[in-house]
This record gives sequence, structure tokens and C-alpha cells, in this order.
Amino acid sequence: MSAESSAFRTYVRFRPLNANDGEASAFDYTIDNTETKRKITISADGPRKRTWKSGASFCDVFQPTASNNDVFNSVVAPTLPLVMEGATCNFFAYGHSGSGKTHTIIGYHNDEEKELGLCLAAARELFQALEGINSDKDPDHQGNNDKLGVAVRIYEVRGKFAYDLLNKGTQCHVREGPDGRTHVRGETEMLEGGKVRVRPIVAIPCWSFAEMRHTVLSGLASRQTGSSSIHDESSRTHAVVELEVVNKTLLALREAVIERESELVPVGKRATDVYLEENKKRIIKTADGQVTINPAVHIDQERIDEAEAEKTKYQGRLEAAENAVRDYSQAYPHPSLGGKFVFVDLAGSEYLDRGTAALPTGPKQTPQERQQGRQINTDLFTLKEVIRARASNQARTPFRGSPLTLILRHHFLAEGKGQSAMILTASPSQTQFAASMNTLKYGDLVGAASSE
Ligand SMILES: Nc1ncnc2c1ncn2[C@@H]1O[C@H](COP(=O)(O)OP(=O)(O)OP(=O)(O)O)[C@@H](O)[C@H]1O
Repeated sequence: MSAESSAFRTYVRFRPLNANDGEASAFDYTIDNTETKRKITISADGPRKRTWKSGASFCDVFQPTASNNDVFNSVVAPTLPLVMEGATCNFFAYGHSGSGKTHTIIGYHNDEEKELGLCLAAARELFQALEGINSDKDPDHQGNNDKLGVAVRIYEVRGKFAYDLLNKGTQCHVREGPDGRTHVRGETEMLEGGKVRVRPIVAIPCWSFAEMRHTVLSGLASRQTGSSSIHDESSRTHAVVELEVVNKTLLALREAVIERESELVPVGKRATDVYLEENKKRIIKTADGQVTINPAVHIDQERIDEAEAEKTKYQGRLEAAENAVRDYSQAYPHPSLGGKFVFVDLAGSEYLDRGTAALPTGPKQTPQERQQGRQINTDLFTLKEVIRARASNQARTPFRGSPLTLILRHHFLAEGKGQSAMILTASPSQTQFAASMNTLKYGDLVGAASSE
């Protein structure tokens, strides 16, 4: 299968029945192939036979016998050439708790090659592709700062914050800057000379697949899990794994940007302080208590200009550092530099179904868990709206609707010639019929919108 243009692709993956389903049998489902897409019909037994039929929305439907490798080959592998051309390709797993999202994206049996989670399988293929490029270069290329590797970022989105799993779970703020870009920033470090450094999510560069596997698995080991109604490894957060083609020079240039930002903080603060100090000198209170300007007092404009000029100088240094990153990436002789795979293991979709038959049963939730549930609901709803808005080319995409979509915004926007896809994971158990139907309904909406 070849990679098509930027349409959002949807897939369905049914997992096998397992111990969590108890004695329940599977509901019936049939798949109709249209020329390009698949339709699904599901029906459940019971006193009132229920049937639901999708539109022709799904690119493929994976049966319970499919391995992670089968899913990888069909969904992710065709996009590898796009990432090697510098594009960003995003993959989401969406489904109710216990339906197989983590199994698909992260993998539980990463010691078995055919069961590697999609993110590690993608890393393996990336390294293989990069090997060819690194060895094509002249001997000087090997081991020097131009050699291509893969940097990984792993973070969890919970509530209004991101938590950096490769940096001791550091809580990071998600904010929209005046430049319209989303900034995800962790700990504030106070440095000498009033410099203030605020680090983005940490990117760990890896130069071999073995190194990458170790880094990814150790980062994910610290992922928060909570008590699940369905199984006890439930994830109540969204986990994001980003893989980016980098080299040492690019990373050093980005580090210089962080350094220049930290230098700008005290200089910018001084310019503001000087301006306020000078202007305050002229403010007086009249006898009747009004605040006014005393024209007899002159502000030291030279002092203000000098502080402002210093700030402009440091803004220029920052701009030069940012331009250096851009220029280096553009001039690099291979387009793969900056290419990205982004994998998102979404929290359980049952939160989006709240109020419908798919409500989880089980232990009573604490107020904190209920609050988390509401936020997950908002995240999943907004994500759906973002995907639909983009797929149907709406003028406004509601990225600001939730921290998750705000964080993912630049991946969607950076897609370029890349692709995004969603794998809808579903249990075929009769007891999960309503939950699976809601997952498929959601996928049907997204799939239908992206074919418009
Ligand atoms: N396709 C599959 N083949 C074999 N086992 C699977 C498959 N999908 C899921 N499982 C098993 O089902 C269980 C639940 O899967 P998983 O943890 O991936 O669900 P989840 O959707 O991530 O749930 P949650 O949102 O609660 O984290 C796990 O034990 C997993 O190994």
C-alpha cells in the first residue's frame, strides 16, 4: 500500500477475548469491502437484538489474530518514506479501557519482534533507514556531529499539565505564547547573572535501536496507572511518544536557543523596570486625590533607550539562534532531518461516552478521579473536533479547546506531506458491545469526514 496525501486514516483493531471478558462470548461483526474502504456491521444478542452499521469509513479492519507487526506493516510502515522526507506522521490509539490501545502503541511484549509496540517498531525501521544514509556518507561523516540518530520525547498529558517521563516526571506547563506557538515548559532554573532557564520537554538522542528500546521502556515504566474498571493496568492519561530524526549539530543549535532565551530574561526585565521607574518619577497625586503627570519632572529617556537597546540586542541574538536552527535544517543534505513519528496512546474513550450505556462499572471514583475523567472527556471531545475540522478543511481548528490538542497542534501543523491515522481498538465481547459501538461511531465520523 502506498502512502496517500494528507487525509486522516482510520483503522479498526479487534482484540481477542481475554480473561477480563469473563465467560462472555463475542458479538457478531461483518466487514463489507467497498472499493477503497471497509464498512462494519456489529450486532449483539440479548432480549433486544442491537445492530449498528458504519459507513465506508475504515481503511482496514484487523482481526483478533493480527499481530502488532501486521498492524505496523499496514498502518505505519507505508509512512516511513514520508518521515524520511522530513514530514510528521501522527498515530493515535482510541478505544475504551482494556480494548488494546497500550498493547498496540506501546506493546507489552517488546522482547518479541512481532509484538513490538508501534512506536518501537517505527524506531527500529527508522534506524535501519538511517543506517543506509549514515553509511552512504564519506568516512568523515561517521561519528561526527552530522551523523543522524533519533531523539525521543516521552510525556504524559494529565489534566492541564504535561509530565516529562524522561525527566523524572517533571510537571510542565502548557501555554500559548504571544508568537501563537504552544510552549510546553518544565522546571525553572535560576542561573548566575539573573538568567532564567526554562527547559522544554527533554529529547534524549539515541544512536542505535538498542539504546532507543532501553530509553523508551525505562521512560514508559514510570507511566501513571490507576485503578481501572476493566483491568488493573488502565491508563488514565494520554501518553505521547515522539521520535525525531536529529543529529548532534541540530541538538546543539537548539540548546543555544534555550541559552539565548535564558539570557534575554534579565535584560528584558531590566528594560521593563527602567521604563517603569522613570515613568513613576513623573506621577503625582493632586490635592483632590487624582493621579496625574508632573510636567516639571523629566524622565531619563537616555537610560530607557539604553536598556531598550540592550534588550533589542539580546532579542537579536535569540532570533539569530532560531534562524541558525532553521537554516541548518534547511541546508542539511538529507531531508530526513527533523522528520517525526508521533504516537499517542489516549486515555480510555469511555470518558467521552459518559452518560451513555458505555459507562464503566466498578470501584467508586474519588473526586480527583472524577475531575480527571471530566478532563479526559474534554480532551477526547476536542481531539475529535480538531480531526474533523482539519479533515473537512474548516477555517478554524479548535486546538485551544484542551491542553492535549494545544500540545499536539504543532504536530498537526507540521504534518506537511505527512499523514495522521487513528486505530480504533475494540473488544469483541458482548459485555463491551456499547463501548465498542461508541468507539466505532466516533471512528465512523472521523473516517467519513476525512473522505469528504
Ligand atoms: N490485539 C491484542 N492481542 C492480544 N492481547 C491484547 C490485544 N489487545 C489487548 N490485549 C490485552 O488486553 C489487555 C488490555 O489491553 P490494553 O492495556 O492495551 O488496553 P488499553 O486500551 O490500553 O486500556 P486502558 O485505557 O485502560 O489503559 C492487556 O492485557 C493486553 O495485553
